[in-house]
Amino acid sequence: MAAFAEIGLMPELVQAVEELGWLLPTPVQQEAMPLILTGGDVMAAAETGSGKTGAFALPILQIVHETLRARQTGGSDARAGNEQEAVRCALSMDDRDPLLAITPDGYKCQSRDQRNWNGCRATVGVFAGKVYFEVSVADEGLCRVGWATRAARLELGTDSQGFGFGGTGKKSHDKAFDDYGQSYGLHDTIGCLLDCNQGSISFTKNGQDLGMAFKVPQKLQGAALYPTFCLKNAELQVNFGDQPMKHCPAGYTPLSRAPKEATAAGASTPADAGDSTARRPTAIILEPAKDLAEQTNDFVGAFAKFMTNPQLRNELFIGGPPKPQHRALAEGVDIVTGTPGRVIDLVESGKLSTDAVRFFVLDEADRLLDTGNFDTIMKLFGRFPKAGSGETRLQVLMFSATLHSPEVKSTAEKICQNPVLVDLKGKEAVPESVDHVIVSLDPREDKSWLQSNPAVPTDNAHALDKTGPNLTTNENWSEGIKRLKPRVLIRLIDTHKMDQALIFCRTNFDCDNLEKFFNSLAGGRAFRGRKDTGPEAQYSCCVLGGARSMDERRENLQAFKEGYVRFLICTDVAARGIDISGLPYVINMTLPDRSEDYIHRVGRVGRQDKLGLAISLVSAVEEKVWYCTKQGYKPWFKPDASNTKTHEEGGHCIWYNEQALLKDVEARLHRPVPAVAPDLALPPEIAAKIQQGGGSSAYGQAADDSSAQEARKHVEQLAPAVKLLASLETQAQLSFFNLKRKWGQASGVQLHSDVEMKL
Ligand SMILES: Nc1ncnc2c1ncn2[C@@H]1O[C@H](COP(=O)(O)OP(=O)(O)OP(=O)(O)O)[C@@H](O)[C@H]1O
Repeated sequence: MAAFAEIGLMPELVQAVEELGWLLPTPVQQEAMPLILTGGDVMAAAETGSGKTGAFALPILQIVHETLRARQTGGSDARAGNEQEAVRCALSMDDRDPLLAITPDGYKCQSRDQRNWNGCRATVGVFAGKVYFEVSVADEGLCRVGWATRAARLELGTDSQGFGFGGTGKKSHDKAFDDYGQSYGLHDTIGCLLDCNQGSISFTKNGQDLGMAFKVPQKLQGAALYPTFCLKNAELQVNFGDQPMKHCPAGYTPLSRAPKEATAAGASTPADAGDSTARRPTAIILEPAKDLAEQTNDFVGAFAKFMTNPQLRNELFIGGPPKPQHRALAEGVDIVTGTPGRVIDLVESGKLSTDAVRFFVLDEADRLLDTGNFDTIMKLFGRFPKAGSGETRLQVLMFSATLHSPEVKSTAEKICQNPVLVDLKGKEAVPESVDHVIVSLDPREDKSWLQSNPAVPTDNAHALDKTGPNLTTNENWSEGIKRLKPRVLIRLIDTHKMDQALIFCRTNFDCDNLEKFFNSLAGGRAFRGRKDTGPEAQYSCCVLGGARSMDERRENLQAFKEGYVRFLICTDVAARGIDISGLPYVINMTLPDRSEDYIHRVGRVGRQDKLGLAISLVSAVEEKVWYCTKQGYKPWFKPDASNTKTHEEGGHCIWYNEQALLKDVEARLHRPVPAVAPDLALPPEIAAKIQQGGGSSAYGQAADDSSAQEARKHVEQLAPAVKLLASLETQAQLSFFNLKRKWGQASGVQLHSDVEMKL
């Protein structure tokens, strides 16, 4: 038995990870998986290549499978079923605004926020009979109490799904605030009455009937209504019937004594129970890029390989023709992986149902937010059912190597419920298995850029400027660095006999130019979908950038992974998550303008404990580059005197200062990045470190085989104890089933299985 089973992973998933050659969970898997399996929200920050995909996908698959299996065997969700057995009603810890405090017994809530309303719902809703609960004002402030569906906003009465009565003597529904009853305040007790037979809601104050406040609209009759409260700098004490009631009117039942059949607990409402066969998505995983979405979906498929009865359905939703995606959804999908744009389109067009979503995963959460997806994320979040409690509620999972931005924090505050932060690496998140060096370049000293052969295509930012050997302008040096970098890149490749490298450029246009440059060299060859490009072509290359079609990107990445192409030239599209086994080198032609992107770029090497080298070509002079905010506008094809000016001068260029960016990177790494020698040899400290592994050829190889051996030894040592534990657990479960069966026979209750289970 593998150690994955020790953290509660089901055998089918253990078999799948074993087939992938995974012996032990990585630290982030070890920490995050149990938290997810037990129903918590998780924010996980762990270094690149540390196995975060498995950390969220494996437990999700397990819970989705359990849910489907429970439905298939005739019950509703097994976890929801357990919830329903207990009608104990309390304030929900899960279904509340983050700034609302609730006492551990679930009977008192308090908000000290003076500006905003903060609300919560109770754990039990009612859809039949006449029920009552009461609430006392324990501390002066503003409050509204009443009833609402689980889809209603917690700011009671501000939408069509909630009915509130406020301390100022107003009733509120659908944003209409009308006079009703009397005002109330400290020590007053408000009774909340719901008559499902008549479809009416009324209130009492200290036992005095205030008359009918609302007629429940036809469309909401039959829907479960939950006690709901919202407060501004106030405190309320609630009594659902577990304590003696002060004023329960005749004919009404205290909520906690309402018949079970008339109540709905958590996510398991009568509306849900009706549809046990439809396969509506249970998990939605958002990725910031199509390539990454595809990779995650592939992982999900591989993990689900041995899960049968029922077989899980996972589907990818990125660009491309929508019809097949509509068909897949109509046939039923359990786990959706996609990019935000396509997912929201499908949701808004009604093709992708959000009714059954229990998991919302933001992979590379910081990138999703940086790329302007906050509104989409909130729109989606707003559509998911959230009123389940315990393990049936919506779980939000946020993962990345860099999760520390203020945007991530404020989004988490809005969409997560008490998330546990699994922070295994802090802000740095760089694996020890990556070495970092810079190649410092100065066109004022290295004049090789002036040679005309080989010609280097550049970005035309200086198409209108004079450049040449006798000039000393900033423009001249800027053009110089553009022509120098590709030449030095080739020297670097040759010096270190690089077989494979991922090369990052700043823009799609820069990628195209570098591809042209490689192809112009003897030994250069572009990959055009033909596997005979061959690694024997010394500078064979292809491009992975947002400007290439998805088909081409997919094909290029595959060719690079399979070794048909030596150099993959890419934009930051490939900086996140892309997993290429045993990649030895990452080269930054230009440093990215944010240090967290550096972390993600270099995280493409040093994965799975293999060694990797990150080399950055850093200019000593500032470089003028294109920087257009207008999408689709490409002035580099038609540079003129106005658009080659800087932003401040009204043009579309900026001066790019890599020395400053290098400082940011070094601050992030907490150490200076050493430079290679003038002959491009590795700095002595790094050369000494990797000497034992065979010099540069150590990159791409395992950092230290002893760790794998350790892992194997650990598994072998634990196996007998784990087997014993598993068999004890089986025995305990079987005796429990037999006891339950005997109890069923004695009490005349029909159980699903009447067969005595044998130990
Ligand atoms: N428990 C494990 N044992 C061995 N290999 C593993 C394990 N978990 C994941 N891997 C492998 O490690 C590699 C990196 O995994 P993954 O892509 O999930 O990392 P990540 O943390 O998401 O990285 P990034 O931050 O770059 O997205 C993959 O090739 C995966 O197959």
